[in-house]
Amino acid sequence: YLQCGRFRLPTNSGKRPLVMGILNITPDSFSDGGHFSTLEFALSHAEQMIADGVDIIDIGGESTRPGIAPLSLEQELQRVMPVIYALRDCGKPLSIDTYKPEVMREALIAEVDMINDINGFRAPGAIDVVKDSAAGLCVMHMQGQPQTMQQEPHYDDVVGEVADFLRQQMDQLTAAGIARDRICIDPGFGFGKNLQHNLALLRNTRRLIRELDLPLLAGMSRKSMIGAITGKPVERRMAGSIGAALAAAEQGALIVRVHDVAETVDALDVWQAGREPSGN
Ligand SMILES: Nc1nc2[nH]c(SCCc3ccc(S(N)(=O)=O)cc3)nc2c(=O)[nH]1
Repeated sequence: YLQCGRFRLPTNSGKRPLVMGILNITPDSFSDGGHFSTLEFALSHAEQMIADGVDIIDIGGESTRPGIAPLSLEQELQRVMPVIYALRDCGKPLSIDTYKPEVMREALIAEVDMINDINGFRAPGAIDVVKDSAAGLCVMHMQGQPQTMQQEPHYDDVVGEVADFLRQQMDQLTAAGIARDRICIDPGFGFGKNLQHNLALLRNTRRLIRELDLPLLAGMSRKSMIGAITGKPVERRMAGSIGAALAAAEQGALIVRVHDVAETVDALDVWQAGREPSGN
């Protein structure tokens, strides 16, 4: 099981990977009233994802796309907290995509079920904030920081270096008394990786899962690696993103983080139907 706050997600059910739907909280795009507010938009999107069969909803206030300026703590809290409280009893596990310990603290007070930290809980105080809770913890690898990470990513051995980082952070979490069954790992596709680095990580996902002996989350949806392979702009990357989800499923990922929930759920259901029942 992956202990995820109020939920326990089965890890060896031999079923298809769980689908984590991306809920980006963007500021009011219509300030002239008469249109949905940020909160109404977010809740309507969440409602749609639930109808589409989402397994986990990942709430993000700050874009960590390469080159995007960081958001202040106050701005991030103002965006995400109303959504977390509004979705608290939606019946699905809620994840918060943040690297700020203060946001983690407020989200845990609101009983969020998973902390999804692109910074792998490296911020001072992050481990202390999350240790005395039951929330799931997604530890992701990132080289550098979002502002500059895609400029010249370099590794001697990308799979080995990512594995070493994930193991090091896992050891820090367990040394703080955090139960292993709360932790999942994530290679961090696109976070300080070029296309070859991303493909090496995808091809070695099963190895990462085996070496760390932890469930793995993969997030490739609409990222530049899909664009590089298909030649499609970001708004035309759904089919390529579904291909990436299937590749991650074949490599044994437990969770795939996607924009297109309904389509990915269907693709994974059909993929699963064609597999031996015992395979997991
Ligand atoms: N656990 C987890 N959380 C995530 N949160 C995000 S936000 C994506 C930001 C972004 C967009 C686009 C590119 S690029 N240069 O590859 O096109 C990089 C990063 N992603 C992930 C992910 O994977 N795991």
